[in-house]
Amino acid sequence: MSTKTPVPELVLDQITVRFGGLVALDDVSLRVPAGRIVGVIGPNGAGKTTLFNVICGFVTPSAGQISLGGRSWKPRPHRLNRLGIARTLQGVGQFGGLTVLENVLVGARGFRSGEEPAGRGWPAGRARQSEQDALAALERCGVAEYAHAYPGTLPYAVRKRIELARALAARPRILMLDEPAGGLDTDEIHWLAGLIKTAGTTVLLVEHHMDLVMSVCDEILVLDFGKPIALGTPAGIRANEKVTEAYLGTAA
Ligand SMILES: Nc1ncnc2c1ncn2[C@@H]1O[C@H](COP(=O)(O)OP(=O)(O)OP(=O)(O)O)[C@@H](O)[C@H]1O
Repeated sequence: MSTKTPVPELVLDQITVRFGGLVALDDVSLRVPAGRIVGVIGPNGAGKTTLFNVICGFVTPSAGQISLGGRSWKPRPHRLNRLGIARTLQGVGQFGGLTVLENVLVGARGFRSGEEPAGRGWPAGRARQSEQDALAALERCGVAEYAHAYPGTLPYAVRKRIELARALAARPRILMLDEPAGGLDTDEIHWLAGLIKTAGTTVLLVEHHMDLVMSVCDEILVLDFGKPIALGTPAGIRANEKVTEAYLGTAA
Protein backbone atom coordinates (compact mmCIF):
# COMPACT_ATOMS: atom_id res chain seq x y z
CA MET A 1 0.00 0.00 0.00
CA SER A 2 1.22 3.53 -0.66
CA THR A 3 0.16 7.12 -0.11
CA LYS A 4 0.66 9.95 -2.61
CA THR A 5 2.26 13.16 -1.38
CA PRO A 6 2.52 16.39 -3.40
CA VAL A 7 5.86 17.69 -4.65
CA PRO A 8 7.12 19.86 -1.80
CA GLU A 9 8.31 23.45 -2.06
CA LEU A 10 11.79 23.94 -0.64
CA VAL A 11 12.48 27.21 1.17
CA LEU A 12 15.80 28.41 2.57
CA ASP A 13 15.38 31.32 4.94
CA GLN A 14 18.31 33.53 5.93
CA ILE A 15 20.90 30.77 5.90
CA THR A 16 24.36 31.60 7.22
CA VAL A 17 27.27 29.15 7.27
CA ARG A 18 30.57 29.87 8.99
CA PHE A 19 33.70 27.75 8.69
CA GLY A 20 35.79 29.22 11.50
CA GLY A 21 36.33 32.84 10.51
CA LEU A 22 35.11 32.33 6.93
CA VAL A 23 31.51 33.18 6.12
CA ALA A 24 30.70 30.76 3.30
CA LEU A 25 27.01 31.73 3.16
CA ASP A 26 25.80 35.06 4.45
CA ASP A 27 22.06 35.44 5.02
CA VAL A 28 20.96 33.53 1.90
CA SER A 29 17.26 33.02 1.21
CA LEU A 30 15.84 31.04 -1.69
CA ARG A 31 12.42 29.70 -2.55
CA VAL A 32 12.33 26.69 -4.86
CA PRO A 33 8.70 26.15 -5.92
CA ALA A 34 7.54 22.73 -7.10
CA GLY A 35 8.37 22.01 -10.71
CA ARG A 36 10.67 25.01 -11.23
CA ILE A 37 14.24 24.96 -12.49
CA VAL A 38 16.31 27.20 -10.23
CA GLY A 39 19.97 27.97 -10.91
CA VAL A 40 22.65 29.00 -8.43
CA ILE A 41 25.65 30.73 -9.99
CA GLY A 42 28.66 32.73 -8.86
CA PRO A 43 32.46 32.78 -8.96
CA ASN A 44 34.60 29.98 -7.50
CA GLY A 45 34.29 29.92 -3.74
CA ALA A 46 30.99 31.87 -3.78
CA GLY A 47 29.25 29.23 -1.64
CA LYS A 48 27.24 27.28 -4.24
CA THR A 49 28.34 23.80 -3.15
CA THR A 50 28.00 24.82 0.49
CA LEU A 51 24.37 25.72 -0.25
CA PHE A 52 23.85 22.23 -1.69
CA ASN A 53 25.57 20.72 1.33
CA VAL A 54 23.20 22.59 3.64
CA ILE A 55 20.16 21.23 1.76
CA CYS A 56 21.61 17.71 1.94
CA GLY A 57 22.44 17.95 5.64
CA PHE A 58 26.22 17.64 5.20
CA VAL A 59 26.71 21.15 6.57
CA THR A 60 24.66 22.55 9.44
CA PRO A 61 23.97 26.26 9.11
CA SER A 62 25.07 28.62 11.87
CA ALA A 63 21.79 30.49 11.41
CA GLY A 64 18.62 30.27 9.36
CA GLN A 65 15.75 27.89 8.70
CA ILE A 66 14.83 25.40 6.01
CA SER A 67 11.34 24.24 5.22
CA LEU A 68 10.08 21.51 2.94
CA GLY A 69 6.44 21.40 1.90
CA GLY A 70 5.64 24.22 4.31
CA ARG A 71 7.07 22.48 7.37
CA SER A 72 10.27 23.26 9.20
CA TRP A 73 12.85 20.70 8.11
CA LYS A 74 16.26 19.57 9.33
CA PRO A 75 17.98 17.79 6.43
CA ARG A 76 19.69 14.46 7.12
CA PRO A 77 21.79 12.89 4.33
CA HIS A 78 20.46 9.37 4.90
CA ARG A 79 16.84 10.52 4.63
CA LEU A 80 17.14 12.40 1.32
CA ASN A 81 16.49 9.41 -0.92
CA ARG A 82 13.29 8.51 0.92
CA LEU A 83 12.12 12.13 0.63
CA GLY A 84 12.73 12.08 -3.11
CA ILE A 85 15.73 14.42 -3.11
CA ALA A 86 18.55 13.26 -5.38
CA ARG A 87 21.88 14.94 -6.01
CA THR A 88 24.66 14.51 -8.52
CA LEU A 89 28.23 15.30 -7.55
CA GLN A 90 30.79 17.50 -9.28
CA GLY A 91 32.86 15.11 -11.37
CA VAL A 92 31.71 11.51 -11.43
CA GLY A 93 32.11 9.70 -8.09
CA GLN A 94 31.01 6.15 -8.93
CA PHE A 95 31.93 2.95 -7.10
CA GLY A 96 34.72 1.38 -9.17
CA GLY A 97 34.02 -2.16 -7.94
CA LEU A 98 30.35 -2.09 -8.98
CA THR A 99 28.94 -2.32 -12.48
CA VAL A 100 27.15 0.66 -14.00
CA LEU A 101 23.77 -0.93 -13.23
CA GLU A 102 24.77 -1.63 -9.63
CA ASN A 103 25.94 1.98 -9.27
CA VAL A 104 22.62 3.26 -10.56
CA LEU A 105 20.70 0.84 -8.33
CA VAL A 106 22.26 2.63 -5.36
CA GLY A 107 20.03 5.59 -6.26
CA ALA A 108 16.83 3.63 -6.86
CA ARG A 109 14.13 3.58 -4.23
CA GLY A 110 11.82 0.85 -5.49
CA PHE A 111 8.72 3.01 -5.33
CA ARG A 112 7.34 5.91 -7.32
CA SER A 113 8.01 9.55 -6.45
CA GLY A 114 5.49 10.73 -3.93
CA GLU A 115 4.49 7.22 -2.93
CA GLU A 116 5.71 5.98 0.39
CA PRO A 117 5.70 2.22 0.97
CA ALA A 118 3.66 1.35 4.02
CA GLY A 119 6.20 -1.03 5.57
CA ARG A 120 9.93 -1.10 6.12
CA GLY A 121 12.39 -3.55 4.57
CA TRP A 122 13.12 -4.36 0.97
CA PRO A 123 10.59 -6.87 -0.39
CA ALA A 124 11.08 -8.56 -3.77
CA GLY A 125 8.62 -6.16 -5.42
CA ARG A 126 10.74 -3.16 -4.49
CA ALA A 127 13.90 -4.86 -5.75
CA ARG A 128 12.21 -5.52 -9.11
CA GLN A 129 10.91 -1.96 -9.29
CA SER A 130 14.38 -0.64 -8.44
CA GLU A 131 15.97 -2.59 -11.27
CA GLN A 132 13.30 -1.38 -13.70
CA ASP A 133 13.85 2.21 -12.56
CA ALA A 134 17.63 1.88 -12.85
CA LEU A 135 17.41 0.44 -16.36
CA ALA A 136 14.87 3.07 -17.41
CA ALA A 137 17.15 5.84 -16.10
CA LEU A 138 20.13 4.42 -18.00
CA GLU A 139 17.96 4.24 -21.11
CA ARG A 140 16.78 7.81 -20.66
CA CYS A 141 20.39 8.94 -20.36
CA GLY A 142 21.36 6.98 -23.48
CA VAL A 143 23.84 4.71 -21.68
CA ALA A 144 21.86 1.47 -21.16
CA GLU A 145 24.37 -0.41 -23.35
CA TYR A 146 26.97 0.06 -20.57
CA ALA A 147 24.79 -1.46 -17.80
CA HIS A 148 27.16 -4.37 -17.17
CA ALA A 149 30.44 -2.49 -17.70
CA TYR A 150 32.58 -1.06 -14.90
CA PRO A 151 32.60 2.75 -14.76
CA GLY A 152 36.41 3.02 -14.70
CA THR A 153 36.58 1.59 -18.24
CA LEU A 154 34.24 4.25 -19.71
CA PRO A 155 34.79 7.74 -21.16
CA TYR A 156 34.17 10.74 -18.88
CA ALA A 157 31.05 11.94 -20.74
CA VAL A 158 29.46 8.49 -20.38
CA ARG A 159 30.26 8.51 -16.65
CA LYS A 160 28.62 11.93 -16.28
CA ARG A 161 25.48 10.46 -17.87
CA ILE A 162 25.65 7.51 -15.47
CA GLU A 163 25.83 9.98 -12.58
CA LEU A 164 22.62 11.59 -13.88
CA ALA A 165 21.01 8.18 -14.31
CA ARG A 166 21.80 7.32 -10.68
CA ALA A 167 19.96 10.45 -9.55
CA LEU A 168 17.04 9.90 -11.96
CA ALA A 169 16.64 6.27 -10.85
CA ALA A 170 15.32 7.63 -7.56
CA ARG A 171 12.39 9.22 -9.48
CA PRO A 172 13.29 12.39 -7.58
CA ARG A 173 10.86 15.12 -6.66
CA ILE A 174 13.80 17.50 -6.26
CA LEU A 175 16.85 16.94 -8.47
CA MET A 176 20.03 18.73 -7.41
CA LEU A 177 22.68 18.98 -10.11
CA ASP A 178 26.16 20.12 -9.08
CA GLU A 179 28.08 21.24 -12.18
CA PRO A 180 26.62 18.58 -14.49
CA ALA A 181 28.19 20.25 -17.57
CA GLY A 182 31.75 20.22 -16.15
CA GLY A 183 34.13 18.66 -18.66
CA LEU A 184 31.45 18.10 -21.33
CA ASP A 185 31.60 19.25 -24.96
CA THR A 186 28.95 21.35 -26.73
CA ASP A 187 26.92 18.39 -28.02
CA GLU A 188 26.81 16.78 -24.58
CA ILE A 189 25.75 20.08 -23.00
CA HIS A 190 22.98 20.44 -25.59
CA TRP A 191 21.76 16.94 -24.68
CA LEU A 192 21.97 17.81 -20.98
CA ALA A 193 19.85 20.95 -21.48
CA GLY A 194 17.14 18.82 -23.08
CA LEU A 195 17.25 16.34 -20.23
CA ILE A 196 16.95 19.07 -17.57
CA LYS A 197 14.06 20.78 -19.36
CA THR A 198 12.13 17.54 -19.66
CA ALA A 199 13.04 16.14 -16.23
CA GLY A 200 9.48 16.81 -15.06
CA THR A 201 10.64 17.58 -11.55
CA THR A 202 11.95 20.44 -9.47
CA VAL A 203 15.59 21.09 -10.40
CA LEU A 204 18.26 22.98 -8.49
CA LEU A 205 21.25 23.59 -10.73
CA VAL A 206 24.74 24.77 -9.76
CA GLU A 207 26.67 25.43 -12.94
CA HIS A 208 29.38 27.63 -14.46
CA HIS A 209 28.28 27.06 -18.06
CA MET A 210 26.21 30.19 -18.58
CA ASP A 211 24.54 29.23 -21.86
CA LEU A 212 23.18 26.12 -20.15
CA VAL A 213 22.02 28.01 -17.05
CA MET A 214 20.39 30.79 -19.07
CA SER A 215 18.62 28.37 -21.40
CA VAL A 216 17.08 26.05 -18.81
CA CYS A 217 16.45 28.06 -15.62
CA ASP A 218 13.21 29.77 -14.61
CA GLU A 219 15.03 31.69 -11.90
CA ILE A 220 18.65 32.25 -10.90
CA LEU A 221 20.29 33.12 -7.58
CA VAL A 222 23.70 34.76 -7.81
CA LEU A 223 26.15 34.40 -4.94
CA ASP A 224 29.38 36.31 -4.45
CA PHE A 225 31.62 35.64 -1.44
CA GLY A 226 28.64 33.90 0.18
CA LYS A 227 26.31 36.86 -0.26
CA PRO A 228 23.21 36.80 -2.46
CA ILE A 229 23.74 39.65 -4.94
CA ALA A 230 20.83 38.99 -7.31
CA LEU A 231 17.79 36.78 -7.78
CA GLY A 232 15.73 36.86 -10.95
CA THR A 233 14.94 35.53 -14.39
CA PRO A 234 17.77 34.76 -16.83
CA ALA A 235 17.05 38.01 -18.71
CA GLY A 236 17.09 40.01 -15.48
CA ILE A 237 20.33 38.40 -14.35
CA ARG A 238 22.03 39.06 -17.70
CA ALA A 239 21.06 42.72 -17.46
CA ASN A 240 22.19 43.10 -13.83
CA GLU A 241 25.34 45.21 -13.63
CA LYS A 242 26.35 43.90 -10.22
CA VAL A 243 26.29 40.35 -11.61
CA THR A 244 28.29 41.31 -14.70
CA GLU A 245 30.88 42.97 -12.51
CA ALA A 246 31.14 40.09 -10.01
CA TYR A 247 30.82 37.15 -12.36
CA LEU A 248 29.31 37.20 -15.83
CA GLY A 249 32.08 39.38 -17.21
CA THR A 250 34.42 36.45 -16.55
CA ALA A 251 32.15 33.38 -16.69
CA ALA A 252 32.60 30.59 -19.22
N1 LIG B 1 34.29 22.13 4.89
C1 LIG B 1 34.85 23.33 4.72
N2 LIG B 1 35.70 23.84 5.64
C2 LIG B 1 36.24 25.07 5.48
N3 LIG B 1 35.99 25.88 4.43
C3 LIG B 1 35.15 25.42 3.49
C4 LIG B 1 34.53 24.14 3.58
N4 LIG B 1 33.74 23.97 2.50
C5 LIG B 1 33.85 25.08 1.76
N5 LIG B 1 34.71 25.95 2.36
C6 LIG B 1 35.03 27.29 1.87
O1 LIG B 1 33.80 27.97 1.74
C7 LIG B 1 33.84 28.82 0.58
C8 LIG B 1 32.71 28.43 -0.35
O2 LIG B 1 33.05 27.18 -0.94
P1 LIG B 1 32.08 26.43 -1.97
O3 LIG B 1 32.75 25.14 -2.31
O4 LIG B 1 30.73 26.38 -1.42
O5 LIG B 1 32.13 27.42 -3.22
P2 LIG B 1 31.57 27.19 -4.70
O6 LIG B 1 30.82 28.41 -5.05
O7 LIG B 1 30.87 25.89 -4.77
O8 LIG B 1 32.93 27.11 -5.53
P3 LIG B 1 33.26 26.32 -6.91
O9 LIG B 1 32.55 27.07 -7.99
O10 LIG B 1 34.74 26.46 -7.00
O11 LIG B 1 32.80 24.91 -6.76
C9 LIG B 1 35.22 28.67 -0.03
O12 LIG B 1 36.04 29.72 0.46
C10 LIG B 1 35.68 27.32 0.49
O13 LIG B 1 37.09 27.26 0.58
